[in-house]
Formats: sequence, C-alpha cells, structure tokens
Amino acid sequence: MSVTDSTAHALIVDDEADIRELVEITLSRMSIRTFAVATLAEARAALAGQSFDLCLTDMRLPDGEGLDLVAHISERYPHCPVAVITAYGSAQSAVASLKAGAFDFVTKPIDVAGLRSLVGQALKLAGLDHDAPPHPSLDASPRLIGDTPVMHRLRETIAKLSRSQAPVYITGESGTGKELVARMIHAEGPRMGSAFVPVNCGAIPSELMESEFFGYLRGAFTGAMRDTPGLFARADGGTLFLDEVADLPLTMQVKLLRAIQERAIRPVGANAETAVDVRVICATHRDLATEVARGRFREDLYYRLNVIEVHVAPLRERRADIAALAGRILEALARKMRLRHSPQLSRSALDALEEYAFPGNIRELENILERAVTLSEDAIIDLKYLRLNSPLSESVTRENAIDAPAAVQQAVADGPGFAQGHAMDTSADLESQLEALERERIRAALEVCHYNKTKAAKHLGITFRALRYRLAKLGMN
Ligand SMILES: Nc1ncnc2c1ncn2[C@@H]1O[C@H](COP(=O)(O)OP(=O)(O)OP(=O)(O)O)[C@@H](O)[C@H]1O
Repeated sequence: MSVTDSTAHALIVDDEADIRELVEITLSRMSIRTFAVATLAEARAALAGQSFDLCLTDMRLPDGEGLDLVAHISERYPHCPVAVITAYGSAQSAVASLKAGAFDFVTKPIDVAGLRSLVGQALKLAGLDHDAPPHPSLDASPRLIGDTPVMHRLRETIAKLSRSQAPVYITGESGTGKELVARMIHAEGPRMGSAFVPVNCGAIPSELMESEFFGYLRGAFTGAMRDTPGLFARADGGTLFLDEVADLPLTMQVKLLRAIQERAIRPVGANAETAVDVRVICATHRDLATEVARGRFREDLYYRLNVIEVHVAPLRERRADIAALAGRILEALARKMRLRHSPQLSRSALDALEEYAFPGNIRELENILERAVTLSEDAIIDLKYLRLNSPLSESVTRENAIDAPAAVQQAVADGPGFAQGHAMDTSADLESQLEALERERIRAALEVCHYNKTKAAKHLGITFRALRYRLAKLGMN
C-alpha cells in the first residue's frame, strides 16, 4: 500500500509480538503508518526522534509501566493522543490511565472494530480525519459566559477533557450550567460531528427504561411496530449526557454499567449485542458518594462514571459574572421578542441581582429577566420588575402581582380556574397575559421544588411531559 507523508503516523508500544502485529495490520488497513517497539525506553527514543499523531501502548512493559509513558507524552507531546491497551477486566488500570491523560483505552483480547473506532477518534483529535465535518461556526457552539477565575479554570478543564474520551462526572447545583459544560466538552472534541444526546434519567418511567436506552426490535412487545434505536444507538460516535443520573433505578444501573464496560448494547428482543461507540458524560445535583453510601447507587457504576469530576460553581460564588450574564441574556431576549434595543438593567436592579442568592442559579436568572422584560414596558428594567425572592405561596396572591398587567393580576388572584370562567381585560393581548401567568406559575413551582422538574410537575398537577412541553413552548428550558 502506498502511503504519503500526509498520512497519520502511529507509535505502537507492546512487548507481545502478536499484539503489535494485530495493531499494525489494523492500522495499515486504515492507511496509517506505524512504528512498533517493545519497551518504554525504545518508545521514549522513538518519540524524541520522530513525530507521531497517535500512540497506543500496553500497560505492562518489560522496563516500566504504560502509565509512565502516558504521563511522559501528556507532558512533552500534548498534541499526540495516547491510548492504552489493558488486560480484560482491569477496570482500575483503565481508569488510572484515563486520569493520567490517556484519551481512551482498549481491552485485550483486542476487538478490531473497537480499535478502529478508537483510532478514528484519535485522528479526529489530531485533525487528520479528512472525512470529519468542518468545525461548526462559533455561533453554533455553546458559549460559557464568565470572566471570574473559577470560570477561566472551568474553560481550561473543558478544553482538556474534550481531548479525552474518559467518562466525566459533572457536579453542581441545578441551573449552574452542567448541561452546557457537557455540550462544550462534546462540541470541542473529536465527536462534535456526531450527536450529543441529553437524557433526563428522572423523567423516563422505569418500565420503559430498557427500551429507551437500548432500543427494541419489531415485535419485541405489544406495540413494537418497527425496529427502534435507543438513546445509545442515537449517540453512537457521539456523546450520551445522563442528566440526574442518581435517579436511575438500581436495575437499570446494572444494565448501564454493562453497556459502558462492554461498549455494546442488546436492544429489547434482540439475541445478540451490537457494538456502540459512545462517550458518557453524567451529571447530578445530588452527592453520588452519599447515594452510594445509602445503597441507592451502585459503587461499581459510580467508579466507572466518576473517572474525572468537574464541579460547576453556583452563581452566588461568582457574583462578578452576573452583570455579563444578565447582559447576554437580555440581548438574547431582545432577539427572541423582536425588540429594537436590548433592555438594560437600572443600577439598583443590577445591585439587587448581585446581592441575590440565586438558589436556581443561571436558569433562575434567565427566568427572572424574562419575566421582567415581559412585565416592564421601559427600555430600562427597574428593580421592582425583578420580583426577587417570591416563593410560590406569595406569588399567587394579589399583593405580589402588583406589577403584572391588570388581567394577570385578576387571574393570579382568582387562582388556576380563572381561564374558564372569569372576565379578562379584553383590551390587552390575552395570549401574552396568559403566557405571563403560565410562566410565573411554572417558575414559582420550579423555585419551590428546587428546580426539580419532576417535583414541579407534581406540584402544578400536570405530568412531567406536559411540563416539559410547556417549558419548551415558553422557551424556558
Ligand atoms: N456560564 C454560562 N454562560 C451562559 N449561559 C449559561 C452559563 N451557565 C448556564 N447557562 C445557561 O443557563 C441555563 C441552565 O443551564 P444548564 O441547563 O446547563 O444547567 P444544569 O446545571 O444542567 O441544570 P439542571 O441541573 O437543572 O439540569 C441554560 O440556558 C444555559 O444555557
């Protein structure tokens, strides 16, 4: 096979001749030049003398540990992705290698399809995959606003993690930006051309979980009219984001662990497993270690998911970012509402926001500003329109609705039944009044339920699905 200088160049480090040969053959079929050595010393010498786009190393070498090579490459040749070859079942060493900076691992006996997809990801990382879609424009990528030291550190962490395939566990209170962080890790890495599939683990009824995650074949159960891919299959080549992972029932945790470990899924009704290449990122606002201690979360799955932990700080710990965030949110609202100019906050309104505790974090800031823009008719939003600190019990009283349009006040005072029987102020735009009311009640319920959507839906007396639909319709997601 003819290879040119533009082909990728891989370093293979293994003392077992059979494995070196298998890896070399697989890679050369992918038109990758290879250079194979058997020891750590030879690997170091090769790295010093030649340039590589990828390194695959065994964990146990005659003169040292593969982990040392991972650390050496991460430090001296950070642009060369390194993956390790580990013995089957040695989850601990795989996890250790990911923590040390390996971008992925492959277990022995080596599965050629798995090796090919790992190498494909590595080449995308090195920018050598000519089939990869072009980098999306900046505007299409999610953006993390904030200039505080904690946000700078978070951005650096995201950049580092996007170059790895390791599972990431994101912690932080509700509304801090955990999903946004997950999206950025996906969007800045080699998987950006494939799907990012977010899943709210608490929202899937337990009897549907298996088919939702793994898909099903036609006829697998009553109503299964056609083969349907599950969430794993939809995220193949991309990222599966498991939000509120602590809400997964124990039975599902076992199946999830297996899918992650084996990198394969078995759709409901299928006899055989299908390989999938999915990076898992998960998040929860709960303390998973405590859930493990209480027996509600499997320890083995915890260790599998919690390879690298990222914490997203609450908004009250980065108050200096509030002004910039509010500015961006107001600009976005102005676009959405087709206002000519972006509304501004008065000095006292900004001061109050900078003092506020934000139990619902940035999502709460978005909701506060959206409501304020809806209620205020001025280009300058004054403090009274922010209506900070209004729990549900107060928000449905007339006193607390003084700033709302007249019909909304009436409706709020009359309670939820108003829409069917009460006269409204017909001079105003009924639809926007109803919308404002709906928004207000949902926001208040979310606040009271600490932004747990499942609980908020119960609180409002509607199903989770109905709440999700309304949140999307009102642009409150
Ligand atoms: N640093 C940031 N810059 C800009 N927007 C942000 C930032 N952090 C969060 N947001 C926005 O705040 C909202 C909430 O963020 P996100 O959904 O990521 O939070 P979360 O922590 O995943 O919430 P939950 O725990 O409730 O699922 C989103 O609209 C998101 O775009």
